[in-house]
Amino acid sequence: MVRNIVVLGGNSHPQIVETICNFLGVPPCNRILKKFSVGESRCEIQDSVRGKDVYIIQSGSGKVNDNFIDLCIMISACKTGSAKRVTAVLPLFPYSRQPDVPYNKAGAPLSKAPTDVNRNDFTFESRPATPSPTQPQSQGLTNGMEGLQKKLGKASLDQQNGFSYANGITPRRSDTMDSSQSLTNGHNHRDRGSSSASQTAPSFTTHDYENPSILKTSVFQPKPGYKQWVAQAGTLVADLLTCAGADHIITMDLHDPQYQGFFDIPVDNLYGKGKLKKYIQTSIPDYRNAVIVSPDAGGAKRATAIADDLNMDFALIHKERRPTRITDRQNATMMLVGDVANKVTILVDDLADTSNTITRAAKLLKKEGATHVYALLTHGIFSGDAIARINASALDKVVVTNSVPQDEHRRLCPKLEVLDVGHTFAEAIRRVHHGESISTLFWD
Ligand SMILES: O=P(O)(O)OC[C@H]1O[C@H](OP(=O)(O)OP(=O)(O)O)[C@H](O)[C@@H]1O
Repeated sequence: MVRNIVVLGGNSHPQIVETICNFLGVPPCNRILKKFSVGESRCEIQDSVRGKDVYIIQSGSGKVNDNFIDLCIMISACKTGSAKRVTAVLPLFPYSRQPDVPYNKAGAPLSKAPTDVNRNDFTFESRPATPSPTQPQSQGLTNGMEGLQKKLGKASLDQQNGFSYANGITPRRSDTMDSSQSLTNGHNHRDRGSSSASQTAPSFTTHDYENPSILKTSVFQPKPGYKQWVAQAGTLVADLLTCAGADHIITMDLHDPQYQGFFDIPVDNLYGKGKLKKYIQTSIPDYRNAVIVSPDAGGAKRATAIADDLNMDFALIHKERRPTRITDRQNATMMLVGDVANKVTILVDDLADTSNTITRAAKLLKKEGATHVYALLTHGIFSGDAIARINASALDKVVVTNSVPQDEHRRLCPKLEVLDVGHTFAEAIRRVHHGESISTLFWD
């Protein structure tokens, strides 16, 4: 049992709080954390924190903004309750991945407007939207699946009504699937015999550049003479935590490790790669002949680190997030550098949010001859239709950590496997509390 320590859990991830408390041998701090009817947070710390080393666990998942404000209020409550030191433990750090281009209402990048002449020739790849307040995240998985089914259904109707694809290609008969089947049981069944409307959706139909109904609505209309300004919330979020009274931050696999520089307090950025490496070594047969693939240039350093450690081959996908003219190559905005023919491939990335990146990468890898595609990620956020998209994709297995709650995702996605990082955080807390080095946790 660790003495003089208080573990205070937010509402975002009760399971990881329990794991941490069990590991440290301390009960979770009693508190009330609710909402007044107006929507404001109500926080009461019911155990004394005077002179204690307090660790507040809150992940950047679910209702991210509510959870973040709750975290700030808990930090402040402990600080004003005379805690000796307050450490915010954020298994997934919110707002550390901010787009550098404006997004439209539906979540697609708005970096450039198409010309009037060929407006219908353009599309954007990040669809569907990352959920907004009216479009819940994890709690809204069923909604997400319904949403995807609606889109697939509409695509089929458009085709029946004679709407042709922007690239002039109509999906081949062999590329069709029964979307309702694949989305409800999680497998990509094909039914060539039936003539139902849902059949006309393309196989691995996960991307909107293949969906005419979405192409029609993805057009950005800028205000003349005005260049959009995108709020960069990173510094503000860092300042809010430190103003609330945080003395120390513990997190894992920040999207951009340089984000640590936004803080003037210590930030311990743990690595999830140890868990991912262990999974490769123990669960992927003949892994030495497999190829590690980074689905974009931003993640190349992360993926090569694993490939180098395990002495494996490496390939890179160049991902283009800017609007792109649709050509006859379906993967015109993704390009593979490296050889994956007849190989098992392992996509490595820090996170999947809409899952567009990994599902598109998987489709490209299978097209280039890969026999199996695994995706190994630290943070499985899976907002909106992400789970339905994975179920309908060419991915064979998706492995994530439980830096955000995964029970509901696992129930809906038979391809999903979850690795525990609760013990890693608990060990980091134990070491920070005793003033020991935590560098071994960075490299295991
Ligand atoms: O599941 P999705 O919604 O597709 O998002 C996941 C992708 O987004 C992030 O990269 P980003 O596109 O921000 O590019 P970067 O790595 O260059 O920063 C992340 O590293 C993934 O590659």
